[in-house]
Amino acid sequence: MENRSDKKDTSSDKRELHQARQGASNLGAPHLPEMLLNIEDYHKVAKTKLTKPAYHYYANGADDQVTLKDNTESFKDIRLRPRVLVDVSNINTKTNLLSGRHTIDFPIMIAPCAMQGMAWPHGNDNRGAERATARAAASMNTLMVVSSFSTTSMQEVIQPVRKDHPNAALWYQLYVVKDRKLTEDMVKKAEKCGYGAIVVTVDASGIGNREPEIREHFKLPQNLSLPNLIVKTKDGETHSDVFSSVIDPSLNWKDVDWLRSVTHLPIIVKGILSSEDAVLAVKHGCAAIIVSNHGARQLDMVQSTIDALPSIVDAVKDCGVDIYVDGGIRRGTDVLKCICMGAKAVLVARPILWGLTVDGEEGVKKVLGLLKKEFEKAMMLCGIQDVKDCNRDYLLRYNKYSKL
Ligand SMILES: Cc1cc2nc3c(=O)[nH]c(=O)nc-3n(C[C@H](O)[C@H](O)[C@H](O)COP(=O)(O)O)c2cc1C
Ligand SMILES: CCCCC(=O)C(=O)O
Repeated sequence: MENRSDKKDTSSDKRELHQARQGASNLGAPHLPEMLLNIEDYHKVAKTKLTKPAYHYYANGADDQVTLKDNTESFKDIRLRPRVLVDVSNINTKTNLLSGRHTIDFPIMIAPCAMQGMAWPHGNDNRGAERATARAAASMNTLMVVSSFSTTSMQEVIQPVRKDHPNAALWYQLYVVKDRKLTEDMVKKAEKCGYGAIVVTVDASGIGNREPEIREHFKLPQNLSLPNLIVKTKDGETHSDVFSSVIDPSLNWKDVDWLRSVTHLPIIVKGILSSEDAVLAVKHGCAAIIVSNHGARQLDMVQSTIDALPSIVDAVKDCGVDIYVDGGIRRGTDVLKCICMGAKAVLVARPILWGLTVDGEEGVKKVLGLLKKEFEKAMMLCGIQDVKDCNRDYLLRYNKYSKL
């Protein structure tokens, strides 16, 4: 990592900013924020601290990145319709997941993010990154989904975190690999070491065409590995090569049935964009679905997730499954729009990576705290006392002046 010190940095925002400013001026990057007040401020600072290839891997989307832009922009087409003179002296954001299996303090969870070791290459032999994220999630009383492509093994993430936070909620994200024995082993291991659900990603039969990272010759640094997959990248091998060699493009609904037969854990499908597939997920016994376009990193030109959400909610809302959504959520008002639209909770990925890059566990905590506070304020100013009361009456489709 060119722009980093190897020592763990426990400094305050002020010192972080000072260092980032120095880095920024070396990189010729102007205008860093005076204070880190929102997610975009964290993004700006993180950009100055990451190597260029790592930044491009984290930040970009597929092809022309049309959907990447849409994911954030589509939130602006929906406006809020507040109610007044409601007692909002006590706001309740506590949220039950999977029929009471977990309760989180606020409906914002951490999406699975591969290769976090590049954002926080500190501690325990480069195995500190995903642990820092998991500790931050646990201390904020929310949930983290750990990626199959994590740079710390699934056991090494959960075990130390559970020592300090016995009830820490973690789910394991599964890429079904060609070697089904390895897939089954991963699932069983996740169950044994205490993960609460298997999140199977279904929008990655191949890896999306992410040109910025190709131009930057992005590959996982040699000091990091992907221990869940028992893979160490060989010289010259990119993550895209690894992905293509291990991931199984034959994955289909029968495999979801097979997965259910090898574990007692709830199965959640991640990457649903149509009501038809949401209905199939219910038919195949999934406990929840995640409306997601993989942060616009897979197929460009698909719908933004906030636009895909309403028809999916309408199709399966009475089927007893939780509906979660991710993609482009950067403000508390974005979270409120998702919950009012019918999602039980949202997940965020890049904001977490920016927080992790800026200040490790503390940075992730601050990012989660920021989104939580913004969400509570949005609820308060919208006249909503309890997350359970969120509904589409609080939303307007901008420019069309119609209720959703
Ligand atoms: C750097 C990066 C790595 C990701 N790795 C995974 C992964 O390993 N598994 C997965 O299912 N999704 C992965 N995703 C997708 C996220 O889980 C999530 O769907 C999406 O990024 C949410 O959008 P946001 O980044 O705008 O919040 C990754 C996203 C990013 C940005
Ligand atoms: C190497 C691809 C797996 C991680 C992933 O899902 C992503 O980068 O979006």
